[in-house]
Amino acid sequence: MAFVELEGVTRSIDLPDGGRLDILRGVDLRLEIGDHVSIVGRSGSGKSTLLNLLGLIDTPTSGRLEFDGTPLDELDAGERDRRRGRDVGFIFQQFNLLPGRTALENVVTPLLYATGTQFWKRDKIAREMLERVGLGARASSTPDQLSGGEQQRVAIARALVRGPRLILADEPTGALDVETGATVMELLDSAAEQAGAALITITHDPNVAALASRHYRLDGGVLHEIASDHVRSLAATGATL
Ligand SMILES: Nc1ncnc2c1ncn2[C@@H]1O[C@H](COP(=O)(O)OP(=O)(O)OP(=O)(O)O)[C@@H](O)[C@H]1O
Repeated sequence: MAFVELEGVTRSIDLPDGGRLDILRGVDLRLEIGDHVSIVGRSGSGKSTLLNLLGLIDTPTSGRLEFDGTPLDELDAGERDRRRGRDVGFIFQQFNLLPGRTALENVVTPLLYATGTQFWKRDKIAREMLERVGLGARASSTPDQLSGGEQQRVAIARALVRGPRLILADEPTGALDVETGATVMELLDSAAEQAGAALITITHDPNVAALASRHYRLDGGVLHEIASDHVRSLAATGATL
């Protein structure tokens, strides 16, 4: 069974001048646990809007979205928030760590909203997650004391600490140099696989996209699948997607 399924999903905005902007048009997408999918597209093609729908931040204008077997319209706002916190991990281009808080405090934050063992053992769980991203020795460092690659590894630990089943990464290597980006992406890919989560990566970099097993392009709000061979050949030539 798909973990998230979109069928004929649209997202439109009513503009102040009375017009309408169709941001997503007829999007079909099925994500299974363990999938790694890449999405590319020009600025304004609807990538962030699609991630917001997948992450239960926003709702479609029309079409069907099922999250873990439940149609979205059966989830009220409180239940959407609860499922987002439990099942979805977000990773952003600019890391979005809490400034002035240590790496450990950043990774603990999602566990403050958890219940049971995850809440009571939050420090231990967060420390183990920092170890897993190779930053056990930097638990007391604040973001300004960490390199970009280290900050993104903290962000990965934070995204994974509640054991999400869906990880949404928006240009996760966009603020890193090529080599650091490759290391961070390999870590994210293997951590998602170990956790048994579905990973969706938005990227302009064919080397990053090549780690995914399925590839899509958003073009004016329409989602098209693109061939893996095409992505791999672009990665080999160093072109951009
Ligand atoms: N709330 C809104 N009101 C008006 N227009 C919006 C709103 N949200 C998104 N848009 C417009 O919808 C289009 C798609 O936006 P979206 O942020 O999804 O694009 P994107 O592909 O993520 O772009 P980028 O790569 O630049 O981040 C853009 O033209 C944007 O200006």
